[in-house]
This record gives sequence, C-alpha cells and structure tokens, in this order.
Amino acid sequence: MASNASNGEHKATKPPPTPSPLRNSKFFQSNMRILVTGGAGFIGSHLVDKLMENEKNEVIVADNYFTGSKDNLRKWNGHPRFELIRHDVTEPLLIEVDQIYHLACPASPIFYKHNPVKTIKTNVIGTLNMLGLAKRVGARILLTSTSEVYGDPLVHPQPESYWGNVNPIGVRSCYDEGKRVAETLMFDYHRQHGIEIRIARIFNTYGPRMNIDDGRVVSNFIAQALRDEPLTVQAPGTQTRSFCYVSDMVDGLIRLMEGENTGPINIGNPGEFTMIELAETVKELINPKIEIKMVENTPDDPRQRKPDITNAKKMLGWEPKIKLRDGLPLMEADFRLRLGVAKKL
Ligand SMILES: NC(=O)c1ccc[n+]([C@@H]2O[C@H](COP(=O)([O-])OP(=O)(O)OC[C@H]3O[C@@H](n4cnc5c(N)ncnc54)[C@H](O)[C@@H]3O)[C@@H](O)[C@H]2O)c1
Ligand SMILES: O=c1ccn([C@@H]2O[C@H](COP(=O)(O)OP(=O)(O)O[C@H]3OC[C@@H](O)[C@H](O)[C@H]3O)[C@@H](O)[C@H]2O)c(=O)[nH]1
Repeated sequence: MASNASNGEHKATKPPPTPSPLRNSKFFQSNMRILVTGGAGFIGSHLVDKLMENEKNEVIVADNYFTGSKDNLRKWNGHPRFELIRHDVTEPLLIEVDQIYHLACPASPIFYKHNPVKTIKTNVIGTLNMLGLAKRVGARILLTSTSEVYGDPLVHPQPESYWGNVNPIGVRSCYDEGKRVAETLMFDYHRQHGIEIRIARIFNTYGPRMNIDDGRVVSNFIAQALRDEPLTVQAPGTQTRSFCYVSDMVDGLIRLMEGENTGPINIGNPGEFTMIELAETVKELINPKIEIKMVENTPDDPRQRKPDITNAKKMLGWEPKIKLRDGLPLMEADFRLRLGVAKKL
C-alpha cells in the first residue's frame, strides 16, 4: 500500500491488533493504561508528570535506573494510578497496556558510549521487545528517536525526508545506528503486523532534572558556572545545536501519540546556537566572572544541527514556546537547589 514519508502518513498492510475488550466495554470505563519505558530519566519523568495530570490515565514506568533515578518520580510514589517497575527492556515485559512511550535508552554521549554493546542491545532488542508487547496487547507505541539519525548532516536544517550522513562503524554508531534500526523495526511491525506506531525525532532537549554530571553540554555549562569552574567548549566551538525546553518536548510527544500521523516527525526548537554562543549566554546569565576554555572534542561530533519543524507545525499544531534565554534560568534554579548553591544578591 501507499507510503508517504514526507507527510508522516504511512499505511499499514494489516489492520492493527485488537486492543483489550475493556476499551470498548459499555459497562466499565477503564482508565487508559500507559507504559513509559525510561520514565525515571530526564524527559521520561517530565512526561510522567504530564500524563499523571489526567485522572483517566494509569502510568506504569519500566526503567533499569542506568541513567535515571527513582528520585525523579518520588512525588508519585504510592499513588494509586502509578506503578514503578525495575526492568531492563532488553528482557521481555508481559503487562497489559493501551499505549507505550518507549524512551528507554541512555541519551548522553558519555553514557551511551560507556557500554556500546549494551546501548545497541537496548535500541534493537529493547525496541523489539516493546513492539512484541504492542503486538500482543494491541497497544499504540511511540519511539523517541533522535536527530542523531541525521548523523553529521549535509542538509541544513534537517527535514524528515533527509536520510542522513551517519558513520556506521564510529563510536556514536551504537546510538545513532541503533536508533535507525529501531525506526526500521517500528515500520516493519507497522507494515507487517499493523501495529500503530509513532516516531519522534527529538533534537537536543534541556531542563530541570538532567543529571548534574550528565555530560551533555547545557547541564555541563550550568553546573560549571555554578561551581565557578571554566566552561569547557569542545573545539572548534562553531558546531551548532538547537535546544528545546523539556515542557515543549513533552507537549510535542503527547500530541504525536494522540494524533493520526505515524511520523517520523522532528520535535525540537529551531533556534540554533554555536557552542561558543551557548557558553557566552550561560556566562552572561549565570556567572559573568567565569572563564570559557577550549578543550578537545570527541570523534564524529556533528557540525551542525537544526530541525525543520514544518511537519510538526502542520500535523501536530505544535511549535516550541520557550526560548533558550527563558529556559536556562529555570534549569539554573533546579541545579542551584540540587548543588546547594544560593543565588548571590
Ligand atoms: N534529551 C535529549 O536531548 C534527547 C535527544 C534525542 C533523543 N532523546 C531520546 O529520548 C529518550 C530519553 O532521553 P533522556 O534525555 O531523558 O535520557 P536519560 O538518560 O535521562 O533517560 C533514559 C532512561 O532510560 C533508562 N534506561 C536506559 N537503558 C535502559 C534499559 N536497557 N532498560 C530500561 N531502562 C533503560 C535510564 O535509566 C533512564 O531512566 C532516549 O530514548 C533518548 O535517546 C533524547
Ligand atoms: O562540555 C561540553 C559538552 C559538549 N560540548 C559540545 O556540545 C555539543 C552538544 O553535545 P551534547 O553531548 O550535549 O549532545 P549531542 O548533540 O552531541 O548529542 C545529543 O544529541 C541528541 C540526543 O540523541 C542525545 O541527547 C545526545 O546524543 C557537541 O558539539 C559537543 O562537542 C561542549 O562544547 N562542551
């Protein structure tokens, strides 16, 4: 059947598997049961907060706590509509759910490169397991893919129709090639088994609850500025990224899950900054006395990255609201609390 990658509408060859009979029950209105894999992590825990606001939702988190923490979910501990399971997605999970937000995967380069074989297993076997679950129970599944599928992009900004420029044997491949295979699996299950899929290509996201020593650039710079340490710009510093505040990201993910388009759809903030500009902004806003230091970079670092969000605007009615200059102080406040560094008056 027809498939149109540019407008996010892909037709399955089979009808979707039937959901639980309770969904259509006339006498018992069940809650929507939602699984969030990786829900103890940065984006996942914000997503859980938003999903829990809806009293019709029951949220189950499955996480192995590699980069996430129970602390991120402590406010939901003991809540009757919330459940937290220590589970590694490389193992099958047998539960009954209606929707799956599949986020489980380390996202910061220092963590995903730490155990690359585990990272690729998480992306490939983990996604297979979650698709198997979706197939068994007739659930809709959303994968958080990444802008890294575009590799070191030769097209700028990146539309979803761009196939990317990825090194298949580099040190980042466990993550970027892993996510590319995960996208392939999603579409194969969709075409072959009729599974309802959604794919978000997430661009760099920042906000409260990022691990303080996460290693990603925004968390590094804010922690360094608060600790009076030099901001470490990795050479050449002219490489660009586009930073999306986490509440905007969560809004985009929920719209994608609830809408009619499979994606892949870019979700990110098109405001583009060089790493030198980012360091200068953090310095100006948080600690004007701080030094900016150039340090060595890591292999295959993408030189430019900026989402084309035409599809997200058109299909999801979504665009980001929070500018970098407004989001950084919100993250600073959270880091000050966690680091115990008060603001000087
Ligand atoms: N934050 C970003 O800028 C960004 C950009 C693109 C894509 N993404 C994607 O979004 C998702 C969430 O990213 P994040 O920034 O919140 O990262 P994160 O590292 O804070 O969260 C990932 C979560 O997944 C869990 N996890 C890892 N491996 C697992 C496994 N095998 N089984 C079960 N749980 C596992 C971790 O413990 C953690 O709680 C990831 O899939 C990531 O690839 C994030
Ligand atoms: O201290 C630092 C850390 C990083 N950087 C630079 O900042 C840029 C961004 O690096 P990050 O580690 O934050 O993130 P990257 O953009 O490389 O990867 C991210 O991309 C999208 C997601 O899938 C993941 O969250 C992550 O892989 C890179 O150019 C890096 O060289 C610094 O200049 N200084």
